[in-house]
Amino acid sequence: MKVGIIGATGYGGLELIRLLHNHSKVESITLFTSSDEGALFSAKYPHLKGLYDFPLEAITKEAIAKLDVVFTSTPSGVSGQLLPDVANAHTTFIDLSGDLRLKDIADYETWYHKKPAPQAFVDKAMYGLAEWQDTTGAKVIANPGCYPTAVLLSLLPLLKENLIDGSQLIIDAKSGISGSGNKPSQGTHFTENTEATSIYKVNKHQHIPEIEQAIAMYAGESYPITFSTHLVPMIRGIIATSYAPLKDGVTETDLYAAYDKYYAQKPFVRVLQDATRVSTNQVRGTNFCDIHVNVDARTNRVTIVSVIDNLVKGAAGQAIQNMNLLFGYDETEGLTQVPIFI
Ligand SMILES: NC(=O)C1=CN([C@@H]2O[C@H](COP(=O)(O)OP(=O)(O)OC[C@H]3O[C@@H](n4cnc5c(N)ncnc54)[C@H](OP(=O)(O)O)[C@@H]3O)[C@@H](O)[C@H]2O)C=CC1
Ligand SMILES: CC(=O)N[C@@H](CCC(=O)OP(=O)(O)O)C(=O)O
Repeated sequence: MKVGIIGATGYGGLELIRLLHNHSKVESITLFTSSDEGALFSAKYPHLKGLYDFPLEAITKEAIAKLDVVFTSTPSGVSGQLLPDVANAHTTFIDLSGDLRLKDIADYETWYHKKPAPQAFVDKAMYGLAEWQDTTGAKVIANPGCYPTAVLLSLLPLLKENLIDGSQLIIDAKSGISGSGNKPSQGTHFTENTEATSIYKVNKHQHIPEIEQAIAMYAGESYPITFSTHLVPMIRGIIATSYAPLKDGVTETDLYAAYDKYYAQKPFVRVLQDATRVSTNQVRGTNFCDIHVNVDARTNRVTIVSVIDNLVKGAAGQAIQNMNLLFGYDETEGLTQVPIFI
């Protein structure tokens, strides 16, 4: 398999390289750039010296047509404009950005404030929440956002089995700073984050419509959600904690049975009954999503928590999992890393 990465110099791109490097089906990786054609990749990133001592390539239709799979790991507003121009009958595209996830391009414009991809191209893209979507036959996959991955994997079994009242959902999520990419900004500055935790994009986060759309798609329910995001002083990891009222007569055992029903055969979802071990360092560097639930009998509400590594299960890892599923490889190929616990 010949693969290419557009946005190879970014955090998602670097993570794709780290994981694809040990993928037994990958024969070559072409690294594309929009800004530094000809630069030696290992000179830009010396941790790759001796491993990727070759130059970055310009993004051309011809170069892309020679590849079996191209991952686009580019800022929002890029792949939605680029891919319709370079698409061909042979290459499969897996887009890590949000450009192709929202089915209605008017929603994309509202939440991303960017020019949307043509509706006809968005129509071709299949949302790739790997544990929930059969992507057979897809030529374009919209890889889910990092927060939606953590949130949806923990909520969907409970919503689908009608065990919780989703219309009252409140979701509180926190992310490491690598989630905002490699371009430094005031909001991600070391001095302003190292001893601080902050809320951002309050009630305006672009993942709100993505989560609502996926709940409608997979659980058949439509309502607005309350979803808040926070930056915490760590590099990788997302923890998402959700609260919802339990439906009448539902017990904690029923909740765990629902996870068992949907995830017993899924290699990357781990359901933990012991909350003392639900932490981002349990999954760091891996494609795992760990989930825990607890019923509060006093309030009749359930607390649902999940953790992922934003760069792996929330981006590059799930993208490779999608490639594996699409091409009929073992789902875990290239994704069997042990967590970097400390
Ligand atoms: N970081 C994360 O945890 C996650 C990120 N995502 C999404 O994945 C995408 C990539 O994220 P991330 O890697 O963090 O972002 P970065 O900002 O770290 O990297 C993006 C890369 O895209 C390339 N790029 C920029 N403009 C263009 C352009 N016009 N055409 C082609 N390439 C371009 C740049 O490389 P060059 O200048 O060499 O072309 C850059 O290195 C984003 O849409 C992000 O929202 C999704 C889930 C999680
Ligand atoms: C910590 C942090 O800033 N995270 C980013 C996640 C980016 C992302 O995954 O967004 P799209 O793929 O939908 O563009 C954010 O909250 O916007």
